[in-house]
Amino acid sequence: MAIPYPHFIAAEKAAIETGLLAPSSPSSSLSPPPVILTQDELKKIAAYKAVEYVESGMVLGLGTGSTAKHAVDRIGELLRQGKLRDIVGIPTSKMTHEQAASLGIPLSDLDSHPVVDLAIDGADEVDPELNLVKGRGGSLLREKMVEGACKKFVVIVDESKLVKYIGGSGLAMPVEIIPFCWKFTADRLQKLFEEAGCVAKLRTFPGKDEPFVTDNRNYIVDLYFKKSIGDLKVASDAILQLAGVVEHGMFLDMATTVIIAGELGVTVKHKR
Ligand SMILES: O=C(CO)[C@H](O)[C@H](O)COP(=O)(O)O
Repeated sequence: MAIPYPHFIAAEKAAIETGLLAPSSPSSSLSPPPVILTQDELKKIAAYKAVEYVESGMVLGLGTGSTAKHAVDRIGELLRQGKLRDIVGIPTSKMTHEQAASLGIPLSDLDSHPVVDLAIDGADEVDPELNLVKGRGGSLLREKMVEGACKKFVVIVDESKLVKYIGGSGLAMPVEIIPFCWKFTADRLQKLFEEAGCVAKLRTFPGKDEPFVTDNRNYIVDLYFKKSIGDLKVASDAILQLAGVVEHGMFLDMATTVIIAGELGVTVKHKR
């Protein structure tokens, strides 16, 4: 989707920094045309901004998804150029592992590196307190393990991900569950949030009836809410108490910084 970008100065600055736009000639006297950036280009701007937080010698959590992919590409590029050195990456999915390995980023895991300096990842929803929904890409468990072990967690989004409250996009809040009696667990999850008009649906591969299987060989049940689920910590505890549940996609109080690329340029929000 093309997003009009009328606030030229902020847009131009962000796009030039990211290499999406060549700097305009200083002699041009006409006012420049509005910049049109796609949603993916906004994701790239946020990702490049986040990589500015990376320093040589860091252990890095490498996120999953189309936004995080840009950050991993950029880290690979800076390593290749010798602008970053001695980075160790901890991928949050098999897909990111493959991408990072193909770029020559040295990789490890939490067993060998239990403390992560910085993680960079996308999100599906960001609320005003910087709570997140993650996992529409299916990698929430590994993401939560890696991002829960990091000193700084920088989240990168385009502005379409901002919501007033968690679940407020009307899109899925994923829960990773074990395959055994998945219908039973899905029913219990739906009942838990009956008052919020919850509908629980087993995630399937696009265009197929087969259940989507995570990197950990589990299933995902997507919860759709009609209303707010209320206190997020209470909701989180209630979900995690169900025996068939492995983890959910609410990342509460975990993000330390959120970088948002949008119509007005790039906004950086820090946890208070
Ligand atoms: O949590 C995730 C994957 O499990 C992603 O970070 C999230 O789905 C955002 O994806 P994208 O950057 O493609 O919009």
